[in-house]
Amino acid sequence: MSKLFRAVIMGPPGSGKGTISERIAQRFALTHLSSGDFLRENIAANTEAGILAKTYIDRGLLVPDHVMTRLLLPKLEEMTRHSWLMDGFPRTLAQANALNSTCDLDLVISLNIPFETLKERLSERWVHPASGRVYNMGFNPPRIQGRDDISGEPLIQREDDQPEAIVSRLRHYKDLAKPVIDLYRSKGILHKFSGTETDRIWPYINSLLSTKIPSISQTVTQHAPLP
Ligand SMILES: Nc1ncnc2c1ncn2[C@@H]1O[C@H](COP(=O)(O)OP(=O)(O)OP(=O)(O)O)[C@@H](O)[C@H]1O
Ligand SMILES: Nc1nc2c(ncn2[C@@H]2O[C@H](COP(=O)(O)OP(=O)(O)O)[C@@H](O)[C@H]2O)c(=O)[nH]1
Repeated sequence: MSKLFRAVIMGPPGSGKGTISERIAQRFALTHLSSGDFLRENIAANTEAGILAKTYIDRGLLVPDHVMTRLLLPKLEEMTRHSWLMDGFPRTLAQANALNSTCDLDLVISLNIPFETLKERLSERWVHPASGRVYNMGFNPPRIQGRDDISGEPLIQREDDQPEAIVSRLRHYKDLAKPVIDLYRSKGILHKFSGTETDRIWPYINSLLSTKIPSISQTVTQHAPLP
């Protein structure tokens, strides 16, 4: 059996999970899975789970654990031949335990970014709601101001990216994430990165993954030679 690489990226809102996941996916040819994108796809396709999830997301609530696991775990089980990086899941201990019973993670990245930095970034975050594409007026501005690069549609600022909402989102994240982080620390797979700039954190993540992923590809070559 070939060994694939399975990782999770965690961090508070605005910590750069989406930005760093994109870089990892490109550099290491992993599939980037995002729970938020997956929910948006289900909402757009009007699936039963999507319709249900929307009732929570519209009220600013997390989607219940059983809905998330029913949606995501079959998707992960299908990905038997892909290495992946998951962003946005697990968010709770119940989700982490459910994931645990489906697959063995190789590594968890936890981003630790100061609150002031998160507040600044989120106040400058603009999103294309239909696709989840994210921009930042200073860091990665759209080519045309206020418009999505691909569709040309208008960008919006999320209500919950306002400074007043961020404090409670952050507290909520910390409460829920702590037991998940503790679980991954106890398994010895947690890697924590701290800093205020993605471009300065990225080289550390890049070199960590460079040490892990080649050894995993060697295992693939050893046990599953290409035809
Ligand atoms: N693992 C999850 N468990 C429960 N709800 C989730 C999960 N992932 C996403 N959601 C729901 O989908 C919404 C959008 O998710 P998404 O990851 O795109 O953004 P976010 O988590 O709100 O913010 P950020 O990208 O700033 O961390 C969330 O606000 C939440 O309601
Ligand atoms: N100024 C600045 N903005 C950043 C940096 N890294 C990411 N961003 C922006 O900060 C916002 C939050 O990043 P995102 O990847 O969406 O974080 P997530 O909520 O954890 O997925 C987005 O608008 C990004 O473009 C950085 O180093 N500096």
